[in-house]
Amino acid sequence: MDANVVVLGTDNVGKSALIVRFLTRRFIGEYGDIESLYTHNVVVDGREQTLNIWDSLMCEKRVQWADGFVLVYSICDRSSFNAVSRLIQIIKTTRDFLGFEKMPIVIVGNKRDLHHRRTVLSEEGRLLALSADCQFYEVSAAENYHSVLMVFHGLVDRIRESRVSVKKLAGIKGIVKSMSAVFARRRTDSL
Ligand SMILES: Nc1nc2c(ncn2[C@@H]2O[C@H](COP(=O)(O)OP(=O)(O)OP(=O)(O)O)[C@@H](O)[C@H]2O)c(=O)[nH]1
Repeated sequence: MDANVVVLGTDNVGKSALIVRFLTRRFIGEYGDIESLYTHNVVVDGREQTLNIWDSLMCEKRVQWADGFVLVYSICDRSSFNAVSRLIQIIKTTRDFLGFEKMPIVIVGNKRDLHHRRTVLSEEGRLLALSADCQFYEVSAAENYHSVLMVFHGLVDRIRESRVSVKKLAGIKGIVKSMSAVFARRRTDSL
């Protein structure tokens, strides 16, 4: 199964660091001005998944392309946190998510190692995720691989759940359509 993932957030929050950590298990410090597409295979719950990951600033085309979103802010940068709220609104209005389907969005507070410079509390991140029905993680791309791995595994779970929901809805729609056809036929028969 293939899934497209976009990693979004304002400048300097660590989007590239997060992706490079996930792909290579390494932190290299400086990443330059890259906007790139990466492909990576992961095994989640024993099943293989190919992730196409886009490291990106906001763009409507990317939002349409994506099956799931990683929205990154820095815990030391309040404006980057505010930007995540705006990104959620943009995704909600650009994409037609069904009401019962959980949006495949993970909010990530990065640079956890810089806690002495923290300006965004963990609770604020958690609350935002709760109110938007997204997942939430605080990580340090600089110091820790495991929590970064959890971010992408969590997102894969969400993407799978949303695909199951869409299939179920298609099934229900199919049943409703055939029932309506039967009743419509009966009505015309009885005329
Ligand atoms: N201390 C600390 N620094 C980090 C962490 N993640 C990234 N950085 C640093 O933050 C700076 C920006 O990281 P990038 O990964 O280039 O951030 P970006 O969001 O891709 O930035 P743009 O390319 O401007 O969009 C770099 O100097 C990184 O070394 C982290 O978890 N902790």
